[in-house]
Amino acid sequence: MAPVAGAGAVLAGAAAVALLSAVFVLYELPLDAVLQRAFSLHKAHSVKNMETTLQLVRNIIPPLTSKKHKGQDGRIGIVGGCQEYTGAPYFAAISALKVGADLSHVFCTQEAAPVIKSYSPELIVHPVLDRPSAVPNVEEWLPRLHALVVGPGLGRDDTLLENVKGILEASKARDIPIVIDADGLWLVAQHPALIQGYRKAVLTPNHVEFSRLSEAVLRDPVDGSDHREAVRRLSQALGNVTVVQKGERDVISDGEQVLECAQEGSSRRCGGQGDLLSGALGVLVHWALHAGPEKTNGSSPLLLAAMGACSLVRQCSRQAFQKHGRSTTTTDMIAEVGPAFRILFET
Ligand SMILES: NC(=O)C1=CN([C@@H]2O[C@H](COP(=O)(O)OP(=O)(O)OC[C@H]3O[C@@H](n4cnc5c(N)ncnc54)[C@H](O)[C@@H]3O)[C@@H](O)[C@H]2O)[C@@H](O)CC1
Ligand SMILES: Nc1ncnc2c1ncn2[C@@H]1O[C@H](COP(=O)(O)OP(=O)(O)OP(=O)(O)O)[C@@H](O)[C@H]1O
Ligand SMILES: [Mg+2]
Repeated sequence: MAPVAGAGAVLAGAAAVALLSAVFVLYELPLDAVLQRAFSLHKAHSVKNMETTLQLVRNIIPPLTSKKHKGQDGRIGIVGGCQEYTGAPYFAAISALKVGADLSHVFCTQEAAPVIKSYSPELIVHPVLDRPSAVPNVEEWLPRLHALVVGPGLGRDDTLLENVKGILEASKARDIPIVIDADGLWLVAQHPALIQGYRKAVLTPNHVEFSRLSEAVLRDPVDGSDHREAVRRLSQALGNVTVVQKGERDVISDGEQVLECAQEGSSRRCGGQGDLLSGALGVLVHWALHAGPEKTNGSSPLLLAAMGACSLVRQCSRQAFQKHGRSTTTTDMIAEVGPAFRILFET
């Protein structure tokens, strides 16, 4: 992941163009479009770095073999789903399965549970989040989960948020990796200590969530134009929790390194794409941590996982948009997870 230096840059640029050509040929884009994309050396650098990182992401993907039992490739829990929002936890949970997890659990309110169950027979749904016993009920399952995604469709009801505080504490005590998104980020903005210094956490704020977190956590205002520095500073202030700022380019930092994901996506901004990202990331975080340092080559497993998940979501968006144009919705993107995964990580 180290940046390419000095004279090597020209070669790196050429390699990046070649690589892009290979990728774009799959989509029958003209070469001049490819060249335009990769012409500036800076861009070529990012492409080269992205490709180096994606190569490491490929290393962490567990092989499919006949020797494994159900659950080994990931048991992921989603904490979210309330009266208003049932789509978000569904998108996150089904995305985790489509990326390659074996089991996907949703911990939601009693009212939301039958709705989420009815979307898919593939999800295991626990109607516990608004019970007084929510924390012990979820805690019971924690030993069987590899990663938790907290926040999609959670809402901002005080009782629910109080329960989620307890679930976060219990998960940290068990050293479980946690992806925090959406209303989970709202909770973290109110109580940053909940996540402060927990190195197995990844936060995935959109534009508004990022500003909210920055205002809550940083004393000095951030320079809005310098995304890289803003993300690095937020991560550092939170004790090197990994932060993924979603946007035109996704900016990822662990407070030390900063990566950018510029994989081509689409201009369609329908709701739910962030939920797809959080579910996919839950699986990749588990895979990356499980793979061990020999596979990650000394790179931060969480940075690799984030880069993999961001690239995947953007590729899904691009493929879905090619088929459906303006009518593209998150469901169309989820249908592209398999093909997009193959193109990015299995070719
Ligand atoms: N089908 C569903 O059930 C969905 C539910 N969702 C849930 O809805 C709840 C609220 O999520 P929100 O994301 O709306 O959060 P907020 O309630 O904090 O609202 C953020 C607002 O910022 C706006 N915004 C987003 N990106 C922006 C940008 N780059 N510049 C300016 N404005 C921008 C959005 O339109 C939104 O109105 C969460 O629980 C979330 O998980 C969403 O995930 C979308 C899909
Ligand atoms: N301007 C953009 N151009 C290309 N891709 C983008 C752009 N903005 C966001 N994305 C991509 O869309 C995905 C979701 O980001 P977005 O900011 O929409 O999240 P969100 O607001 O949390 O979504 P959700 O509706 O699920 O809550 C990310 O993977 C990101 O890479
Ligand atoms: Mg969101």
